[in-house]
Amino acid sequence: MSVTVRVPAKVNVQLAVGAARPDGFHDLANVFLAVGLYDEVTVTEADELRVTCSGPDAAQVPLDRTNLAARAALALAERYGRDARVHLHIAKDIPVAGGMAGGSADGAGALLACDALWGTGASRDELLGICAELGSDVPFSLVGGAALGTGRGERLRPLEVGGAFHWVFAVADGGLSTPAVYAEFDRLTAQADVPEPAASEDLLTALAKGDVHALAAALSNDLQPAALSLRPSLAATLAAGRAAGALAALVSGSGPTTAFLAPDAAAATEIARTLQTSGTCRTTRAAASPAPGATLL
Ligand SMILES: C[C@@](CO)(OP(=O)(O)O)[C@H](O)COP(=O)(O)OP(=O)(O)OC[C@H]1O[C@@H](n2ccc(N)nc2=O)[C@H](O)[C@@H]1O
Ligand SMILES: Nc1ncnc2c1ncn2[C@@H]1O[C@H](COP(=O)(O)OP(=O)(O)O)[C@@H](O)[C@H]1O
Repeated sequence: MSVTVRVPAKVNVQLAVGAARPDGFHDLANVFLAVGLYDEVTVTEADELRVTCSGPDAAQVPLDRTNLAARAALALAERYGRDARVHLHIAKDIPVAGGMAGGSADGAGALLACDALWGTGASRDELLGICAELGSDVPFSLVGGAALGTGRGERLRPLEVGGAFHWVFAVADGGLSTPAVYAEFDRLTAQADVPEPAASEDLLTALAKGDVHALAAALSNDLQPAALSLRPSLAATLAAGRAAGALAALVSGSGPTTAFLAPDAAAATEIARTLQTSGTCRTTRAAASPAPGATLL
């Protein structure tokens, strides 16, 4: 028997970052929006725990027990007294190490798939608790839609979204390490008074109304200067997307994927085509939001 779960990528429409905490994490006001780019995780009973991955970026995905899908299966098995003797296959479409939470998606997907395979009877809150232990972004991958993440991003409040938004993502060559980007944020803000992170009311209103122009005006990412400092070439990608007609451009989370908000679906297709030939990125993808969270197929 096997179970397949589909899980979306995310873009952070606001990422407000506070000062480093004693545990090394940063308090956030992290407004997540799930976008329609998906990984699929299939779990099948097997003789031992095994991970495989297919897709254009598969070679960059670790197949050992550091893989978030394997860690999710092991965490659920330990909690409910099961044997994690499963084959986890990841059909990967989300860019790897791109600031789109692909690893988190696979963690949430594997958790939901194993839960269904084993019939643990775990509650939604129990699953969300395991997600939070796996990583700050993993709970959002489970719930999808739009949500405000506080704490290190794991405490979620669902947000209303009043319409579809159309995005283009420019995928860069090579990834950026999330801890390295947060460390660069610390270095760049060492002399500054970093305010407590707070969600922007203008942004939440724009989301709730489905107002693309207001959303474009309110997008922000406090990690963008750090990502640009580590990868200065992203400035050219952002400029190329704006010149191609995007209403706004920003780095997706810790990067290096860049996100471009389009006025509508047709414009997104055109911006993706123009960016693709600009020579400032490896490839482009168009996708709409919001998208549902981890879903059993
Ligand atoms: C930046 C964001 C924005 O959504 O995602 P990405 O853009 O990388 O996908 C997240 O904060 C990434 O979340 P996630 O990738 O789950 O991070 P974790 O595994 O929990 O932590 C990895 C490392 O990131 C740093 N980290 C993460 C979250 C946080 N609130 N403060 C941090 O300082 C810490 O150095 C930590 O050791
Ligand atoms: N299932 C997985 N898919 C992708 N990367 C994974 C996975 N499990 C662990 N990783 C590791 O997590 C790192 C971050 O990858 P990813 O989650 O795709 O990016 P980001 O944190 O920027 O959103 C990768 O470099 C990889 O080593």
